[in-house]
Amino acid sequence: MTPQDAKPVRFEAGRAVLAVVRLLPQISRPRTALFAATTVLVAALPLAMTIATGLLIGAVPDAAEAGPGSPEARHTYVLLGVGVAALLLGRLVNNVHNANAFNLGRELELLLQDRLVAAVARPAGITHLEDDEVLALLRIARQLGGDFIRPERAIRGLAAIAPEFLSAAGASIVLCLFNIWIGLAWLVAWPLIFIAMQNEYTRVGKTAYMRSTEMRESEYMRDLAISAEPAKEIRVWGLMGWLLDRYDRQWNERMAYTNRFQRLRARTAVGVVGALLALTGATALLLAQSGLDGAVGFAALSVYLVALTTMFNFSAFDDTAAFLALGALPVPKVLALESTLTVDERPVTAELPSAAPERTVTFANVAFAYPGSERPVIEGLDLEIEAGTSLAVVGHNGAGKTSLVKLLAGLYEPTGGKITVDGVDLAGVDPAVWRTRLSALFQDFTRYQLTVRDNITLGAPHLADDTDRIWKACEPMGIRDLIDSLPNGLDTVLSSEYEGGTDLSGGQWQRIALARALFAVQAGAKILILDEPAAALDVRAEAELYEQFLDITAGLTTIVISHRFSTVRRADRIVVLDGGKVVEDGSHADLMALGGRYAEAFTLQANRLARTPLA
Ligand SMILES: Nc1ncnc2c1ncn2[C@@H]1O[C@H](COP(=O)(O)OP(=O)(O)OP(=O)(O)O)[C@@H](O)[C@H]1O
Repeated sequence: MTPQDAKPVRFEAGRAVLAVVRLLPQISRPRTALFAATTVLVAALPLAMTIATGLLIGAVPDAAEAGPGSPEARHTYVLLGVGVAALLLGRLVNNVHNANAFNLGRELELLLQDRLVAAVARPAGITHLEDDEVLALLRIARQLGGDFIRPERAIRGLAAIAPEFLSAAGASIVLCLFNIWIGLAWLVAWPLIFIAMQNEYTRVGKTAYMRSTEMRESEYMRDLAISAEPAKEIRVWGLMGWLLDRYDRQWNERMAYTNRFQRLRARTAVGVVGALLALTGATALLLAQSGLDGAVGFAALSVYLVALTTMFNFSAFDDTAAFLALGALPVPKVLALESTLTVDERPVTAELPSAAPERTVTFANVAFAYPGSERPVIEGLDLEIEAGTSLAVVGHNGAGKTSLVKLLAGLYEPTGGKITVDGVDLAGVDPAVWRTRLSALFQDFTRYQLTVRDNITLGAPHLADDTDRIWKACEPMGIRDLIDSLPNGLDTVLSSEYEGGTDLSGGQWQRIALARALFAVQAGAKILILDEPAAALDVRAEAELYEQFLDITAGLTTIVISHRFSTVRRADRIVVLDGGKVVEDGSHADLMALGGRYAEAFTLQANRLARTPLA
């Protein structure tokens, strides 16, 4: 990123604060009204106290002369009463104002987080989750690292600054009574100074905000050091020192960069300080002269002087002002992301029959490149999968096997060609409907730190209470005894990070994940995708498991990716992928007879296995 990138867009600070203000009624209309009312009161009450005090000072000599009980004395009591009431009420209203602002701020963050999560969850695919801007916003949503770019702080900043601003405006009006030009100059100067400073803070905030990718990198290093999952490798390889060094280095580089752009720009500093000095000097000089001339009385002079000092209660330069700008910064971006991801939603134009697929799932001249990459990983792929049969996809690493099933699962959209189900183009089908027909287990399946029951029923969460069905999914996977032996059976948390929880072996985890896929099949899925379903099992166990799977899922369309030919050979049909294209296609017998890549790889693996007695 170049320093120019951090340059504020015109009115960016103002638009961000406005976006925050517009969201407030969505949180609560009554509390927004209260916020507005207390803003005015917090501004007005100190001003009322100031005026009453000034008038009181002016009235005391006359009252002393007139004596107790005189109208002049009564007048001073009234002024004293007004001053004290304004002081006490001011304190009370201030507390209500701050508490309300604090709660509104927290709810604003909740609202933004909800909207962000809903927006991010909306697209059917996962392309946007590899987008830098989306990840930057999600990082803010997670409130990692006690970030200072937090919308909640914008509300608190607004709560402090709005009354101060009104109070300064009131003081300017008071000064208008002394000298209209001086008063007007103050009335105009403060907003201009405030805007200039907000733009500076926004520029600084953007420097940090736009470095979110680097921040994620260093946070990743930190998380590696403190998470359980990579802990084994980090200890075995003695990586902790390296990790912390790298984290420190990245952190320092980031801070050095941020510090460079955090300084106030000279022209803003000179402009702001110059304007304030000139205006304060002129006001003080004129006041002093008018006092000495006798043009302004003692009481009025003290009111004007208090008004002048009130001007400097306004936070244009402190943390509060900075947090207003920084906190508001991501709000328009969250709102913009919401609309971007909504626009990206594709329209539903086709109805998928409830029994589909009954005939075929077809890839017709499908091409695909990952977002942000020009290189096609799938190109000119033609493949017709007969419904109700089992298909195995083989090929060397990077051949495009997983990409193919990700396209079928709708996680990405083809960049060319189309995928049809019983002749219906998937591009027009409601992704939610298509997902109900699918069950998938990916290579990098998730090990949820939840109960065994959750881990299995996440395949069809609406059936989570159906224990019989859970056991039906577990038995073919050979995990019933394992679950029975756990401290809380199905309700044992699968993580040693929780009391009473336990971790499992790689193979046991894989069996649990397979049970999850099977549970989804029982709930009505019609296509089962297994990407390296049992790589953590030994060859024989994987082959047996797949055999069982095929028995249980007979009549279902199954697609399995495996590097184990003992598994693959059991499928009705096998396709060999290379460079994102089908290069061989047929049954095990057909492909062996063909004597091509499949036959070569199969023979190689079979010979190796024959020499390995324990395999
Ligand atoms: N999220 C991604 N972004 C960019 N490129 C990717 C992404 N995932 C995979 N690729 C690239 O796509 C190509 C095909 O990957 P794919 O995972 O489909 O291969 P595969 O045949 O399943 O390999 P393996 O047998 O190793 O699992 C690879 O060159 C890989 O680098």
